[in-house]
Amino acid sequence: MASCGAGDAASAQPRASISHVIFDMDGLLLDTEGFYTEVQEKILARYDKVFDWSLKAKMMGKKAAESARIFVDECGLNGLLTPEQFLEERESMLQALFPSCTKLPGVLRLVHHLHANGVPMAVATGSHKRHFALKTQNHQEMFSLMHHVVMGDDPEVKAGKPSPDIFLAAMRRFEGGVEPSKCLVFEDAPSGVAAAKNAGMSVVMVPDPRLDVSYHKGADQVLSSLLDFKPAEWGLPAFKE
Ligand SMILES: O=P(O)(O)OC[C@H](O)CO
Ligand SMILES: [Mg+2]
Repeated sequence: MASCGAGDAASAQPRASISHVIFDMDGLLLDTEGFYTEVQEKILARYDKVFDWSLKAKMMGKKAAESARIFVDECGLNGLLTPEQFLEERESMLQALFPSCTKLPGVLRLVHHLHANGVPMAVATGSHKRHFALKTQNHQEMFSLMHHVVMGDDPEVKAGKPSPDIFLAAMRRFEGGVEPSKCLVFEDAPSGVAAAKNAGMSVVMVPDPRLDVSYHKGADQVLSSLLDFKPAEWGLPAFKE
């Protein structure tokens, strides 16, 4: 899969006139979603249940408390496990895994390219501060190129994705003022794509191939990898190949 949607050629009219970029983090910049899956599979196995991608699609991108509630409800674990117990059980396993996370393909090339061309960038992640620190400890150079980071436990983020709160907060923190229509969001999760659209922004989705294609709707463009992203299609400076 290369890309879908109208206007593939970089030489054609751009899809939008983008000036600012907002990246999701988990599953988009950093390869951390597999850790959540692994740990949640382990917990569910104790109840003789299987973790599948329809549940994953509902949980990913959300704040921890929101995804924990979904996990307990959808798996029929009420009375057996509370959302708080679920979060506590997965915590030590996640803490051990997060520091080893790697960047996803094409991330560094794109971030360096946008930085070199003066395109302001931010991160908007449902992750809270403690997990953010563990995940990013080996990726400081890349995150130093971001103008700012907004996390799920930020006071301005009243509700998690698909609420537009986090993307609107990220937009407001850029200097000089910017309109949603000038912001391009990169996301992997259905809730994140919906959040970006609810904020009035354009969104490129880079989903895990195991996510059902029915979850792709809503995205302005779907790519199998950031390596396939063509900045000029969005009015951004082209890569010099
Ligand atoms: O995808 P993010 O960066 O919003 O993170 C959300 C959760 O921490 C993981 O699904
Ligand atoms: Mg994500």
